[in-house]
Amino acid sequence: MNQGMLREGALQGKTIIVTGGGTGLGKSMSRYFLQLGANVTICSRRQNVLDEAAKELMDETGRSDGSGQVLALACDVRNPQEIENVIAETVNRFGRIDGLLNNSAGNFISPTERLSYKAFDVIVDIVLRGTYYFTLAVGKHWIENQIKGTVLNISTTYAQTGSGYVVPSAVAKGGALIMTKSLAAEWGKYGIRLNAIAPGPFPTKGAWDRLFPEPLMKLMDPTSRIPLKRVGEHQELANLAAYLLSDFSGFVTGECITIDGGEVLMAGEFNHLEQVSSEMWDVIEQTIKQANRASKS
Ligand SMILES: CCC/C=C/C(=O)SCCNC(=O)CCNC(=O)[C@H](O)C(C)(C)COP(=O)([O-])OP(=O)([O-])OC[C@H]1O[C@@H](n2cnc3c(N)ncnc32)[C@H](O)[C@@H]1OP(=O)([O-])[O-]
Ligand SMILES: NC(=O)C1=CN([C@@H]2O[C@H](COP(=O)(O)OP(=O)(O)OC[C@H]3O[C@@H](n4cnc5c(N)ncnc54)[C@H](OP(=O)(O)O)[C@@H]3O)[C@@H](O)[C@H]2O)C=CC1
Repeated sequence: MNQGMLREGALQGKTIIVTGGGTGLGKSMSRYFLQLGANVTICSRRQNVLDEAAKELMDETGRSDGSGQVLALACDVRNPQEIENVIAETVNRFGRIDGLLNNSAGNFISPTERLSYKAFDVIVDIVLRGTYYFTLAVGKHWIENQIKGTVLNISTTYAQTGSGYVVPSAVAKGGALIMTKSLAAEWGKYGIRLNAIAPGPFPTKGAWDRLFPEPLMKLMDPTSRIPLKRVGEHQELANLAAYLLSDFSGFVTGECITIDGGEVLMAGEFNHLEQVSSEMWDVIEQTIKQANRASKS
């Protein structure tokens, strides 16, 4: 499904900060927020990537009514001063902040015993520390100014199930998910909502280069483990993100919505049995029935 879901102007008057908004899924979600009339600040470490993305997004979505504008600001989410600067510059340019999308991440596959301390730290610092630093800074701003803002955190399905070979990412995404739920309980009294999305595989250069590098891609097709037998489309994720950042989801908080074509369900112990052929099932049935009969005699 490649169509926008919300009605025209559904995010008009809102300002949303998107971390990692210059590439991949962050850029796709930013594009849809702009189409819906929101002003969007995109931020990440590389100013040149952000500038290019901002130009591309404005060329595609540019509106004449003054809404749907992009601000591109360099910011390492591990640095509180740079986060404070993004907040100040966003308020300065757009007058307010209504939403924060914590989307920046780092990740790569590796057997955990091959990781140095620094390799573990770099992922946890971007994903967990970056998410709580930004959430804390924006949350304080909202509470001080009595603004009923919304945080959306991009999680993963393995934040709840765990997963080998991406352990620093799983640890960090798991921590961020618990923060989402904990703060939803604590900050609900201020009208602040926090939710998360757990996407399955959505093709992006950033993820594919680091999770399905060339020799692996030949060996394993990521769609083979997905009941719906396909990867996600960026617009499908953007639709869900826009809904969770909009007022239409005003009674949803502390929730994590999975959008993965059913991939997480394949963790079930017997799901690999889908590879058994019909003829083999005939043999298996007879073998089990024989065992049943034998156990009665
Ligand atoms: C479907 C699944 C869900 C998807 C989730 C996603 O998040 S997708 C999003 C995906 N998008 C992104 O990830 C985008 C952002 N990612 C990035 O910018 C980079 O990938 C990085 C910063 C995470 C690592 O880059 P860098 O290495 O240039 O950074 P650095 O110089 O700071 O070094 C850090 C330490 O890590 C070590 N190390 C590195 N690779 C490996 C390896 N394969 N093996 C072992 N170790 C490795 C390296 O040797 C060093 O340790 P040392 O030797 O000094 O003790
Ligand atoms: N694609 C997929 O299949 C899935 C993705 N996800 C999640 O979706 C989100 C987007 O990933 P995706 O679009 O695939 O990958 P990308 O690599 O395109 O996105 C990661 C972004 O994070 C930014 N970033 C990295 N480090 C920092 C930092 N220290 N400070 C600020 N920004 C930083 C990068 O920009 P820069 O380098 O300029 O800093 C980049 O824009 C991530 O949270 C990821 O975990 C979850 C499940 C599946």
